[in-house]
Amino acid sequence: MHYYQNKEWQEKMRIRLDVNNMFAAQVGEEHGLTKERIEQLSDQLKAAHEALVKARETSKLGFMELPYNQKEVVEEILAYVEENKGKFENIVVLGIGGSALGMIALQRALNPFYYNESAELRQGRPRLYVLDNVDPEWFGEFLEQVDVKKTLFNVISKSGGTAETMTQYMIIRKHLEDELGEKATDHLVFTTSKDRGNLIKIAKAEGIKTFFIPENVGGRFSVLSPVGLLPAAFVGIDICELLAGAKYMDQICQNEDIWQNPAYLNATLQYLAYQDGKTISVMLPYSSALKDFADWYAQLWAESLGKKLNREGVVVNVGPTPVKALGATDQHSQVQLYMEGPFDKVITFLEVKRFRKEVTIPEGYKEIDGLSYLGGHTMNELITVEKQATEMALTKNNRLNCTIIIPEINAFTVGQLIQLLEVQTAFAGELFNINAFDQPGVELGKNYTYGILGRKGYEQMKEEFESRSEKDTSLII
Ligand SMILES: O=P(O)(O)OC[C@H]1O[C@](O)(CO)[C@@H](O)[C@@H]1O
Repeated sequence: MHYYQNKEWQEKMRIRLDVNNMFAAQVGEEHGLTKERIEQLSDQLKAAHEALVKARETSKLGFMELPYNQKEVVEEILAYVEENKGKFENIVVLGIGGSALGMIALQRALNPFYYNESAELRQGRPRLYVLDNVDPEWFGEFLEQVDVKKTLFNVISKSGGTAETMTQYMIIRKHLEDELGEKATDHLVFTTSKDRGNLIKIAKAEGIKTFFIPENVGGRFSVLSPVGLLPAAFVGIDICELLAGAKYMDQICQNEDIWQNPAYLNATLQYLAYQDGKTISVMLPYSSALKDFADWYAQLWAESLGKKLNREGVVVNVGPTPVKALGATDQHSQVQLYMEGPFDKVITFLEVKRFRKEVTIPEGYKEIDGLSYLGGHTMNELITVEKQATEMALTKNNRLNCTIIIPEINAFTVGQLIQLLEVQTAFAGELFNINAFDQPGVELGKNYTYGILGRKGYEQMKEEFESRSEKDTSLII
């Protein structure tokens, strides 16, 4: 671990934010933003910065501390992984939302695409599966395929009570007991809150190994806690470099001057665009490895910023809608809409400067003009040019867009990306004047589920559900 200590290398690996195409000079005056508008927000920006500084000082925003305060946690994780080396063929994460999406993104970004399929690529490490749903076909099929005797299950739930995760756990637990009897608990490791929820109670009663999610770290901000670090370490991802990248970016993101702070600048531009009716925020990585980052970001942005009430309790029903896309794939799907549809979007490209592989397109079909121009180029050139061309076309069509430039994908740059987007979200929450760290909107649906399934204390939800108005059958055709 710690391969890339030198400052020069870190500077070379610094993620940059290019916001040229958010401004009137590029996309025209009707839609483009101006520096004057940012100027006019200066009091709000100052207040937002001070709020984050205060939150940092009072340890309210635990995600900001993760790059700094986990030395012992990392040591414990690495020791645990070492202790279990060679014992398991599979590690399976049972979790959902913030307890799953980060790890899915890390695995796809930082491990070979065919890691699970290839023993050579795994180099003795376990395969990784993240089961973040309760679809009976998916989970049922998994149960038929997996050999639980060769598998370690990492049950991740901050609350220790999420119905989906606990359901998965109960099913797996039964299988483990059927196959392994008393040894079942050797195949379980929990990641949860230290002081609340059912998982910690079970862990304590049965002596199950547990890693903790700090109380001040929200689920969707928790990928750099043991939530992501433990499974990542099992599959050989350099978790020290991840944290080093996060720390590097976090220091940049503490700068009060928004022109030096990519998290603040991007949050501000997205906020202003939202005020102008551009309420949809598209993340468009031109990299299959970063595809699942768009998914992770969607939860971060949606659950954090989509709120009914502002801080004063006034109904505002605010929040940009995140959309996940993939370049070049979505050039043949969603991009038509982005080019010509309503002016209601901001596109954030993720552009990778240097890919980890180079694939050459062979010369051939010299007599066919429509093919011969491709020969001799590389796929690397093609995807890069396609990004640039799409960016140019969007800009010409007066569509707001910006680019997060990633020198190459590695643990250090991925750590930066995570921290950048998390600080950006927190800053945007301040500008929208909402609490970016709760999620009251998901409770009602959960409570109906509890009631319908007969959970004690939720009888009224069941009654309400059963007495709901009848559906008009003529509208079901
Ligand atoms: O880690 P937990 O407590 O199981 O929660 C899982 C997810 O459920 C939510 O609470 C609601 O969807 C998310 O905020 C969270 O990431």
